[in-house]
Amino acid sequence: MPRHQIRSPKSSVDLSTVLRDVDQLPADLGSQSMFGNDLPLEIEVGSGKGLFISTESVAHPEHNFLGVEIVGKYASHSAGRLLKAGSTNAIMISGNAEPLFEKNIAAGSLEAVHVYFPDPWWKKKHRKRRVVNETSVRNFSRALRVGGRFHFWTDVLDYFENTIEMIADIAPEFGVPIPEEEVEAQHDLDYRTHFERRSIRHQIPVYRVRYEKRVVG
Ligand SMILES: C[S@@+](CC[C@H](N)C(=O)[O-])C[C@H]1O[C@@H](n2cnc3c(N)ncnc32)[C@H](O)[C@@H]1O
Repeated sequence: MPRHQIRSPKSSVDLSTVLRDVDQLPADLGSQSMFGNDLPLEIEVGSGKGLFISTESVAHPEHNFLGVEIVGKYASHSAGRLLKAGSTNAIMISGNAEPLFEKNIAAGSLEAVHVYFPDPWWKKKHRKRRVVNETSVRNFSRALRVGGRFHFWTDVLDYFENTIEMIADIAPEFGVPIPEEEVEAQHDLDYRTHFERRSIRHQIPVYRVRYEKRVVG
């Protein structure tokens, strides 16, 4: 399904408090270096239009949130949404999430990693481009504290099944996947993300799970 055109915020809007380029980040990316406090930190990979990060950051002022989005226009759009929502505990990062998890995020430092409706890369030869893969799962697990959460939702059954199998093989510390339920929307934007909204409206099934990291011994 094609994506709609997206509008960037007007150039007169100052996004400097809610948007950073990936090249301008501190080497030790965390709550202290980004927000100047020690609140638990959650990261969303592939924020798209930013519905999750704007809603969730306002609902949970006791946590900090970073959204990482590789397409600059979408990162700016999401940052504009944070400004509009009045969110003071969330920042959008414009750039690729992969190297961040490789280099900038300390082990055991995250409360949650969220990946919602990642690009499916249907063709077998392109599957290695998927954002949830063996390398990223190992990185997410390393970055999470014990008890921390990894949320993975998709409407692509093959992606879902392969990921569940792969995690069972390589990340026993994640334990069994915990199903997450669909919540009935109370208004037009009452969805976890825009892609969830789109799937539900087109009656496309959505597969939702969360993992909680534990100690394996
Ligand atoms: C299909 S969209 C889903 C967007 C949003 N999560 C939602 O559910 O509405 C996937 C998003 O992930 C972004 N993305 C893909 N690879 C990425 C990467 N390596 N780092 C950050 N964002 C990425 C894409 O640009 C796109 O906006």
